[in-house]
Amino acid sequence: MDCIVISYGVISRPTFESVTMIHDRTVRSLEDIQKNPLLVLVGNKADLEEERQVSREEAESLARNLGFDLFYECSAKTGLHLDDCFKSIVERLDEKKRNIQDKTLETVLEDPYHEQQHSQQESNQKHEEEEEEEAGEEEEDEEEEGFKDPEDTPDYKHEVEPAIAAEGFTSTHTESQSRRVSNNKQKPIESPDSKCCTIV
Ligand SMILES: Nc1nc2c(ncn2[C@@H]2O[C@H](COP(=O)(O)OP(=O)(O)OP(=O)(O)O)[C@@H](O)[C@H]2O)c(=O)[nH]1
Repeated sequence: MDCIVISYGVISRPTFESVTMIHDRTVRSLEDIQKNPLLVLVGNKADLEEERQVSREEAESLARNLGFDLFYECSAKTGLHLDDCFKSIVERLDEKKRNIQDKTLETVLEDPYHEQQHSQQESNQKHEEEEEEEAGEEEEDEEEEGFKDPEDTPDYKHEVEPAIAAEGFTSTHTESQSRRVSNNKQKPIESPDSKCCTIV
């Protein structure tokens, strides 16, 4: 239920006096079902000015006190203010719908679960960047300091390398290893897979 219109006749005091009772019952039943529709008060038969029993001011004041969203004096007979009344109802309903959508969006953005996911993503990204940075620094250090693995030991240079040169030996190395071989004056030949090289 999006909208409730309660109507009385401006020429009938009893109908006006029943508005409070109808409003209270309606609102109470709406609270039970947790609904918040647009509430509109309409004073009908406004074309019968000479027979008026309820002033506009009094009705306006009641509408404000009871928390109606809109108040119009109309005439079902002549059509007085009817278009305005229905247009306003449609506009306010649209407005209400937009507010609900905005609030839903705010709730989603403020939802701790979504925030948690977002911060987790940021933290993962930061972690990956740090790892990449560290890897880069390690590679630079290696280039500056040279490798300290068995192939760089004097034993390897004096005993193993000559044996390789004498007998011929084929092995696969990573790209960085191939640089090391190059430093050791062995000539690497790039294989089609650029991550490997063959020592000849
Ligand atoms: N002048 C005038 N007459 C109206 C208006 N609305 C309804 N009427 C007339 O009021 C009479 C009662 O109309 P209903 O639609 O039957 O309304 P009701 O609630 O059953 O009766 P009421 O308590 O008189 O309003 C009919 O003769 C309608 O033509 C209006 O805005 N202006």
